[in-house]
Amino acid sequence: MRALAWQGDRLALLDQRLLPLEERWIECTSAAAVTSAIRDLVVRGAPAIGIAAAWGVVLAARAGEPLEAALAMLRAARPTAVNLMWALDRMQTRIAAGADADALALEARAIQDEDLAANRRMGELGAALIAPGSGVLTHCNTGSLATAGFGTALGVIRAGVAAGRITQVHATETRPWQQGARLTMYELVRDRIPARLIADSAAAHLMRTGAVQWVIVGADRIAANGDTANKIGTYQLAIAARHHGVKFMVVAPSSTVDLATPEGAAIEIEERAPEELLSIAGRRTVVESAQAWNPVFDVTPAALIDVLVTERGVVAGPDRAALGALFGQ
Ligand SMILES: CSC[C@H]1O[C@H](OP(=O)(O)O)[C@H](O)[C@@H]1O
Repeated sequence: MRALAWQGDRLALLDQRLLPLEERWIECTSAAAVTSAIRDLVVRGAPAIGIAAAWGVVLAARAGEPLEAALAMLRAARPTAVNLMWALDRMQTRIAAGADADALALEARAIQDEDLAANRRMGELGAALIAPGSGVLTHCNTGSLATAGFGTALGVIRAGVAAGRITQVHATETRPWQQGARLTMYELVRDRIPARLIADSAAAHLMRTGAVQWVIVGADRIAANGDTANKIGTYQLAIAARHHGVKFMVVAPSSTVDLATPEGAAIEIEERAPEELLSIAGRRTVVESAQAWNPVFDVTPAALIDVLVTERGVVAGPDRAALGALFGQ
């Protein structure tokens, strides 16, 4: 399964707004179309939106568009996942070095291929931390639909199940956009991995039963001190996990670590339209004129994170020194 495919002159995106009930591909032939697709969650997931944006730059170069404008447009598509900015910075560096459309396509391909390799490496590293016979809980979607393939947190789960270490997976529905119910369950069922969907509000109760040994989540931006922005609801999972003695693992490629952001309070949290909270599948479910607040990320303090798994290595208790060491600082 994959979220996107470069087709030589266009970027095909699996429209994740329609999954799992309909598998429809959208073909983007311009940077503007890719920008809209990222903004509208046709494609979502921190690594996946970075990869899509890189191909958006290739489309702009092939069309002879002003590249600085295309970069700025793509960069503004969503604010929280640093992978978007990281990928565009890589493309901008190649542009500054004089890369033409073909060279930029090679860079976008490298970004995509490196992400897949990173996911498989993180799967190995993360699964090795999990004792045989473990139950895990995951939040949102961090699988093939959020990355170049295999997944970050879901990659660790795939590897852990394959190694016989994980015997039960629980996925939260992840209101309001339901990435867990619609996307993670879609991936796990297709992989024939035993998984049970739970309501977001059932997570602490499940932990209390002793059925969960690890909470395993992805990330959208990891600040220099280890504070981590991820899908809304992650913070309360971390609090409940600590209370119940459940270990908390964040899995993210190094492209998600942002040493330029000093701490979690400095991370911009995307707020999306209240309608996404007031409706389900486009059908209004809340009384007209009701108000809503719809932040779609929150920040988990580093102190609540037991381990961070990256392709560069595992960091126990992520902090400024440990993250700096990952990057040779
Ligand atoms: C593998 S990172 C996926 C990351 O992105 C998700 O957010 P969204 O679906 O809004 O793009 C969520 O935070 C996941 O953890």
